[in-house]
Amino acid sequence: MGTILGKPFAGFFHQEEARIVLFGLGGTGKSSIMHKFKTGETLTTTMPTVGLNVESVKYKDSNLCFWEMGGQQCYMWFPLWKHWFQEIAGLVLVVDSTGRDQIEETKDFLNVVIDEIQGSVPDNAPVLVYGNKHEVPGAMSASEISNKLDLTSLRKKNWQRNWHVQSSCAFSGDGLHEGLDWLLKNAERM
Ligand SMILES: Nc1nc2c(ncn2[C@@H]2O[C@H](COP(=O)(O)OP(=O)(O)OP(=O)(O)O)[C@@H](O)[C@H]2O)c(=O)[nH]1
Ligand SMILES: [Mg+2]
Repeated sequence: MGTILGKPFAGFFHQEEARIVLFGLGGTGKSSIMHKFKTGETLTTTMPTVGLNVESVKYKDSNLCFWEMGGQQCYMWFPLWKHWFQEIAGLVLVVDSTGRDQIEETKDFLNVVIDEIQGSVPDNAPVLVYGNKHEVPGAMSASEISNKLDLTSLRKKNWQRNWHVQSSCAFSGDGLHEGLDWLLKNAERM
């Protein structure tokens, strides 16, 4: 039996890696965040992800497998979402903190994802929100993102999950470890 999250983990005993799904609108920084975790380097040349982008990452004592759901034309893959989100240790929504004009669309997208994966994802799977591109002047704070996504009302809406909004920068790595540490700590409680 493999170990993930640094110890035997009953919920995913048949998996060798803990799967974490990253989702969000196109261009929010999902690939850049994954690359930073994988290599420690800044991703300098970016291309929109088509479909899925999968990366194995050793993080502290944990073997993780990041699954990025490409944000552009993602509805094309709608029939597969339920499968992608199965047997996950946690979810990561990546938001562009500079995109005030996109936050309503992000909220709608989040609600569509939630409705679609309801029942496929363990009720207590934690959800981390990266408020990425935080270093840009005028970027939204974590609490502004939380309010605008109306995360409190999602908690009431049969979505009894643990949420945490973490400001981040995929270039410097600022906030990335703090966010992932929170996610893994809460995944261990599942
Ligand atoms: N300023 C700033 N730009 C960033 C940051 N992270 C990513 N970017 C830039 O945002 C753009 C999109 O980054 P990607 O990592 O490709 O975004 P993505 O979410 O994977 O996009 P899709 O694959 O299309 O869904 C690129 O130009 C990145 O350099 C960040 O923390 N700060
Ligand atoms: Mg991408």
